[in-house]
Amino acid sequence: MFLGLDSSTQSLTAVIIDPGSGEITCQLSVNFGSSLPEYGSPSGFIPGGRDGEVHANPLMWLDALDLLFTRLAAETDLSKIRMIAGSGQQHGSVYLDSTFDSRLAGLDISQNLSTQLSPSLTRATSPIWMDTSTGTECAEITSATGGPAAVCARSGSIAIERFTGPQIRRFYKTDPAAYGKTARIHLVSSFIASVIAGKSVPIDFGDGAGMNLLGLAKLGWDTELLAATAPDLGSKLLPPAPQTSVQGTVSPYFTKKYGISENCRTALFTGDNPASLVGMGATTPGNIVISLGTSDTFFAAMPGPKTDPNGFGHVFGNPAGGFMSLICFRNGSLAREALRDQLGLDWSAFDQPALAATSDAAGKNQMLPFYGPEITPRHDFTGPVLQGSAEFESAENPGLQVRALLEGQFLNMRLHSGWMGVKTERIRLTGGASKNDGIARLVADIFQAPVERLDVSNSAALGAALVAAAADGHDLEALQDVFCKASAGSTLQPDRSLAAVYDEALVKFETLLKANR
Ligand SMILES: Nc1ncnc2c1ncn2[C@@H]1O[C@H](COP(=O)(O)OP(=O)(O)O)[C@@H](O)[C@H]1O
Ligand SMILES: O=C(CO)[C@@H](O)[C@H](O)COP(=O)(O)O
Repeated sequence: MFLGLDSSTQSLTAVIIDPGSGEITCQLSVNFGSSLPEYGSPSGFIPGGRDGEVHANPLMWLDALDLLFTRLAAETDLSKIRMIAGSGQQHGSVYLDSTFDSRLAGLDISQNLSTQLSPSLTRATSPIWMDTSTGTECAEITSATGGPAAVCARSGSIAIERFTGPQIRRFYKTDPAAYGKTARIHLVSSFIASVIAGKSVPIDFGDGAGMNLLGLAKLGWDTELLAATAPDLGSKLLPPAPQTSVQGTVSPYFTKKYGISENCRTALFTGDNPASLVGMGATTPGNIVISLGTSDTFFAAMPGPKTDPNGFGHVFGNPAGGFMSLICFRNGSLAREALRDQLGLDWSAFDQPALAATSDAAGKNQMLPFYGPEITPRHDFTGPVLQGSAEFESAENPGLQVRALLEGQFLNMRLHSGWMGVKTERIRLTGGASKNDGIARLVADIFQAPVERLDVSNSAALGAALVAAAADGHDLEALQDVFCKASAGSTLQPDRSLAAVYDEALVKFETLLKANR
């Protein structure tokens, strides 16, 4: 059996697979907000950050790890696990002093992880992907390394606020003493992987490419980007490595406390989006994945590291080898939740019967669907912009607003993914909102492509479990054929009569966007 873990924005999830039977034998999730309310982070991050700061408490992730393994051990025989791999929300970073490794090596099973590892944190909280506080640092890194096009050509992305390099630079500038005490910087993925391995392990190419520090050509840390980011940064990062590289056996803390076998090994962890690419069976070019999690992301395998001329899209490592594109839309579920709560609705208002009731309004009303700052495209928070009928703008009919929000979100996605030049043959949907048939149908109609969903909603944790099996010698493509099949009857064909409607709506949406820049 193989265990995949995913430490995402809002939850920590485990998926266990048995390649022998082709079955997923266990799926469990710990929601940070509801299971660990003492951290005051109902959506997985600390609310009220200033100047665009969005941080989370890394001790919350450690408590979730203890809680998840306690629940797993009660539910399943963990001694059968041969390999563990995992993923984490991308870009988030954890700062540790020189005692981190010795603390990992000496963990005592009578105490929990957070108590034992908290003294090694040099930064109490971790900036995560929602943080937009580093505009100045992005500009500094960009000017020191030859401009946006140069940074993009080297690292696969222009300097981006949420990426880890600019976040590290801001930490160095605001608290140079704490930066000086930092001996190791981890991403969420490599932090959790290190705890599981009982020693610091490298960042993988998939997640490492989300830092503005990894040179894509050589798949190593780029010395110029390191120097432009913060002093002595190279010594604080282990050399990056492929996700399937095995790091030895699992820490005795987990074998003794939770009954994992002493022979169980662990592979590197990656970002949640690269792991989802695996879990969605989309590691070969031709498929598009849209993940509707806290954020919405659009990603696909790419034969080469093609970059977005407008700077919104990114290039990451594909865990199966080669590259993948990724475009992140910050408003995602957060905007859907905001409108739902504002109008006093529940998710049924976003589902098929409710959307069918407004089908005559398809493409007719426009909304810039930004209920918080947006990154694709960059849009400061001013509230959503509405343009359409009086009935729509006055919210007389809430259904019209729901339709316009969803249409706006997917038109925005279509507009900002054109640079990839990939014909959308098939879309695989994942993430919390993907189970919603109304949303899935709109995706099919707006992109004019068939939409499929898999039985498993935890695609990142499943992808991690598949990588664990591949690291143990199983063939990844054969595993994907078994575990990543679309659910029977789940494929939604686009309504071809709406092709022209949404082509026209796309033009109107772009015009509204330009007028509100
Ligand atoms: N039926 C539904 N319709 C629309 N959105 C939903 C539905 N159920 C859950 N969601 C959304 O899914 C989100 C969680 O998705 P998930 O992929 O678990 O998030 P993450 O990976 O970012 O932690 C919730 O914030 C919620 O808004
Ligand atoms: O910033 C990005 C990708 O660049 C986000 O997609 C994060 O990786 C968070 O993912 P979720 O927890 O929302 O799935």
